Amino acid sequence: MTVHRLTLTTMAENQESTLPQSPPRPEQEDPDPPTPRSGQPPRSSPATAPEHRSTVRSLLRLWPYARVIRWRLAASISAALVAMLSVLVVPLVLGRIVDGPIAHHDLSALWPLAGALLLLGLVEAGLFYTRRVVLAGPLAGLETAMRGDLYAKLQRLPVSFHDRWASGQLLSRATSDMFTMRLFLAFPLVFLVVNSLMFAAGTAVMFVLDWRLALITLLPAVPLIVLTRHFESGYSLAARRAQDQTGDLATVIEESVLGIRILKAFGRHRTMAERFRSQTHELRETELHKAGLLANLWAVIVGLPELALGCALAVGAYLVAQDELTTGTLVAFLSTALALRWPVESLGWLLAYANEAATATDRYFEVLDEPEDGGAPAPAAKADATAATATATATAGTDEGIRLTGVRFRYPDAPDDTPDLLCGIDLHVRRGETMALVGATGSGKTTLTALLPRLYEATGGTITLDGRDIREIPRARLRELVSVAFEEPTLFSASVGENVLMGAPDASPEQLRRALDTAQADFVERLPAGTETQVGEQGLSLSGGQRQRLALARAVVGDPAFLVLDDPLSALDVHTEALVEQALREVLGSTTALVVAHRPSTVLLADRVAVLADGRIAAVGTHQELLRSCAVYRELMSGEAAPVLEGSPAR
Ligand SMILES: Nc1ncnc2c1ncn2[C@@H]1O[C@H](COP(=O)(O)OP(=O)(O)OP(=O)(O)O)[C@@H](O)[C@H]1O
Repeated sequence: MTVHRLTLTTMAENQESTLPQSPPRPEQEDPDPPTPRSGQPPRSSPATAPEHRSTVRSLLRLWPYARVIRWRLAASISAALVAMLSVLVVPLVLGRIVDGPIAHHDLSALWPLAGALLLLGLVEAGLFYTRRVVLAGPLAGLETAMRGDLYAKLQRLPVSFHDRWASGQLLSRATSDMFTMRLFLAFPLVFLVVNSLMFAAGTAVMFVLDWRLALITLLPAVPLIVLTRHFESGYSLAARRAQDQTGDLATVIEESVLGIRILKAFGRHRTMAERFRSQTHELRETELHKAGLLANLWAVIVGLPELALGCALAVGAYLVAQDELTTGTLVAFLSTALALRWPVESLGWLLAYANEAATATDRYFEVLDEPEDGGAPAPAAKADATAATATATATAGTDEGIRLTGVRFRYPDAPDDTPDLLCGIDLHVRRGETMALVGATGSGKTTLTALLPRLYEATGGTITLDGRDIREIPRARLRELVSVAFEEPTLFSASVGENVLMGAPDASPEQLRRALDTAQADFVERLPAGTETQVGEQGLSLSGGQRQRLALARAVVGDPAFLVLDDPLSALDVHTEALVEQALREVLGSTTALVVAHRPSTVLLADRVAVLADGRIAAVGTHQELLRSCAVYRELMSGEAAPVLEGSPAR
């Protein structure tokens, strides 16, 4: 029975985590599902397993991908089916040998039948090989396509989505879930079809050989059907929980690795290790629970048919003694029944895997089904839409810079009883002007700047760029127009040049050099390979000030029409800051800019200053005007403000 042996080996290879590792533990309690830590957004396990999910309906969602390889799938199933059917012929040949050459002591008739058995074995092996070869390549392609779609979707999804979802949850969907789905198409799907057909064919053969023995052998089918339905509902919940816990675990590992400096510096690695241990323990409990469920099912799936087979053997022996059945027919019947053990016994594993694949598919499509519009504009925003269109029509084509009218915003997960973070921002940055935005910590400055390139959607009001509503500008174009440098500079594992050119992929080497000059990033020349130097993951091989200067260079490299800088010089020493400011003035002279400023020295870059307080623009004016007229501003700029700014040109 080559097929059985080889297939079971494959199962063992691929199912280490699914197969029962230890005896079932009936007393084991169903572990509680993971719950988000109180007070935190649901960044772990954002989706919960639906109570009454249909495994088939979930798996059918894979069809658009599987359709591409449908002929290969059909060929693989056919090869496996023929191999299985050839297994069913073996008992018939055995019956012939017993009733023929053995009963008549005629060895000359044995050789052709023995040759037939050998041929059947070779056919099985050949078809087994074909089944694997036919599917391996296309399935790898399918996995690549699915992963590509997931990645592209993640790139398109708004920042608010990424705020809600933990990176480990996304990582596990792109890796282990993808593997589960591919494996399902490679083995369990094929064998679900093949084993069902083989079971039907074998049952027919058994009925043809002797209907009484066939009925006895099939008796366990009824309790097995009831049991598997019960198993399925429990197992799918456990499988979902395990996959979500795997995602949470990936998040902990990722945070531990990325935050290793902080953990070491504060000696918190033990706390993190404890968190890791507790999550691995939870996952282990869930896996054991799954293994227990599977083991229970398996015990019944294996035990009941064995019992029925024993009864069939006893009745068969009695019938042979009564001359109502030949010995050869009994041997053929029992061999057929034994050949059907694999299709029956594999049922537990196949069902378990189908459930794993269904939950993996659910998790995959939870991301793909997410709306991409960044959260449709809230009702208030829709109400503003008409007014926005009117404003846009009236001002389209005029050079009016950045205009925010009645802009409102609240984070989707903000508590219901809190006011909007921004509740009616009216601000006009004239074309070519640099406006500094100041406000207390947490007043919403960064949030406001993120609305301009539509990283978040305003929940009310309108924002126009040179008279055009930003909602009417295609996102890609909008992000070409508006260039951003955030306070926390993010770099990627790429060369210095590649990181800067993310701001304008088509920029010339001259533009790159100019941008680096503007950001006073002369340290680049001293790096081992200049702009070709790789900066390592998240740019951690550079200092904070160096990273910030590269982020600034990235923002200005494309000579953007609108520039948004979020406290771009906070990590620089006083001397470098002065040099950057000097160079930046030139850039700011040719663009319309909104600059978040915490320090008077940054305010100096601006023509005018806007003060953000209580979700509104409390005052706008030059630095000197505001110092005279605005108490909030005076408070924000108090201390070093006056001496530094005295003597500053016309501001
Ligand atoms: N992604 C988010 N989801 C929910 N709330 C957020 C999110 N980002 C920021 N907030 C909250 O919004 C408020 C404003 O944050 P924001 O970063 O815009 O302030 P800020 O004025 O730039 O502060 P700072 O001067 O310290 O940089 C804060 O209370 C913050 O907790």
